[in-house]
Amino acid sequence: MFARPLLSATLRQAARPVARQVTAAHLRPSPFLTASQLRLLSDHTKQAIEKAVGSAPVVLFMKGTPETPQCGFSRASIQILGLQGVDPGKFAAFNVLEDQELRSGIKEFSDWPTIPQLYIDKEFVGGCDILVSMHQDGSLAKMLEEKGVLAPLDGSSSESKE
Ligand SMILES: N[C@@H](CCC(=O)N[C@@H](CS)C(=O)NCC(=O)O)C(=O)O
Ligand code: FES
Repeated sequence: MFARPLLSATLRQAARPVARQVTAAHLRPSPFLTASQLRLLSDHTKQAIEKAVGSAPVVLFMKGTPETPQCGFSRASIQILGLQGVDPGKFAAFNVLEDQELRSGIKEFSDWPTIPQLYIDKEFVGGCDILVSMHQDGSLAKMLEEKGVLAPLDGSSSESKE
């Protein structure tokens, strides 16, 4: 059975704040960099990413939006989360194509070189290949069930109650 797709105004709203914060002008390198400033991931970017990762129990960093993915790997990941029945009210997506700092920063933050990237309860789970594999072997369903992030079977969602 196909669960309700992960399409909602909540997702679009969730994507905006981080996009604004990660693009802050002061992220640009100054000619007088200190040793700590030479880190690729600035404190500001790290904080913005931490905020994004904690913005919902299930967070996907992707190319495009859930409604309009811009890459097959991101599309497949969204489809899997939909098939699994993730509650749209417990899900947030961030479009890395809107923000180059986020696109590069999330790779360093997760120590993972590609997009998409899935987080559940602030823990990095993996990219598309891992999601496909976990979808097929049942471990993703188990994890989502244990985390309590699946939509109720009566078709309601926590989204409408917030
Ligand atoms: N095997 C990867 C597929 C994803 C992938 O290769 N992503 C590439 C192409 S979309 C990527 O993010 N490249 C770096 C970039 O575009 O910033 C996975 O399991 O997620
Ligand atoms: S954008 Fe080309 S493979 Fe993802």
